[in-house]
Amino acid sequence: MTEILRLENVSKAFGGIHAVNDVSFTLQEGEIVGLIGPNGAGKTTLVNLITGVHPLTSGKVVFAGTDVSRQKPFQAARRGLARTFQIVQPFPEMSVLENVAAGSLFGGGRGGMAEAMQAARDELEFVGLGHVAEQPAALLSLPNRKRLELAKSLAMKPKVLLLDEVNAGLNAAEIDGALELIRKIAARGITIILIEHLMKVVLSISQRILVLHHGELIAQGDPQAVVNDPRVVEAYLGAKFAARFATPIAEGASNG
Ligand SMILES: Nc1ncnc2c1ncn2[C@@H]1O[C@H](COP(=O)(O)OP(=O)(O)OP(=O)(O)O)[C@@H](O)[C@H]1O
Repeated sequence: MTEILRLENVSKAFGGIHAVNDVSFTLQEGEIVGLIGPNGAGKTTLVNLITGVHPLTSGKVVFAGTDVSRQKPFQAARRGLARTFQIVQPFPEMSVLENVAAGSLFGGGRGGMAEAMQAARDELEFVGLGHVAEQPAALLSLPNRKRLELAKSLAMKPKVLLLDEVNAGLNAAEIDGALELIRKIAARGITIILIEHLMKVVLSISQRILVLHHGELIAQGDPQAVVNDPRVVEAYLGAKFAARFATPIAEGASNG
C-alpha cells in the first residue's frame, strides 16, 4: 500500500473554538474512509483544512510526499485533492457539460478548453449523465445534481476525493446507486473520504472509519472495531445502535 495523505497533529481554532484539535491519520491510495461524528464535531472544518480553504492553526498536511499545509484551494485542486460540497450549486444556466468542463479547467487541465470538454464528456458518461450533457444544469433532479458534482470533481483528475454528505436527501434506491458509483471511483485508484451521517451507509462502504468528537479524533479503525468502541458508542452511536448493528454490518462492510 502507498501512502497518499498524512495529517500530523492538525489543529484549527476559530477564536476560542477548537474546531479541530491535534488530529493525525494516514490514508492509503484507493482506500474508502468514512468520516463520522456528531454535528459540530469538526468534519467539514477538517475537509477545509485538507483542501486549503482555511489555514491551519498548527500541524502539517502531507500529500503524496509534499508538505501542502499552506496551499490555497486552487493549488489543492491542481495537485489532485478534490472535494464536493454539502450544498450542491451548479451554474444553473450553463449546460451540464459546461459545468463539468469548468471543474476540469479549475483543476488545471493543461490542454485548455478542448481537453476540458473531452474530460467532461468522459466523466459524464462515467457517472451516468451522458444523455443529459447538453441540458441546462438547472433542470437536473437532486440525485443527478449530485452526480454532476461528482463528475465535476472527477474531471479535475483527483487522487483524493472528499465527499461531503453526497447521500443527503436521497432515497434508498438513489443511495444504492450513489454507493455503487463511489465504489467504481475507488476502483480507479482514487482515495475517498466520505463524510456521512447515515451509519448504515458509512458502515457498508468504508474500509476504515475516522470518528471526530469535539474536534478530536476519538477512534479510527475498521467498521467493526469502531462500532464496538465504547467512546464512539457514548459520543455518537448510542448503545441501542451498537447492539443492533455491530455484527451484521461488520460482515457487510468486509465485502465492500
Ligand atoms: N468559519 C468558522 N468560524 C467560526 N467557527 C466555525 C467556522 N467553521 C466552523 N466553526 C465551528 O467549528 C466547529 C466545527 O464545525 P464543523 O462545521 O466543522 O462541524 P461538522 O462536524 O462538519 O458539523 P455538521 O455535521 O453539522 O456539518 C463548530 O463549533 C462550528 O460552529
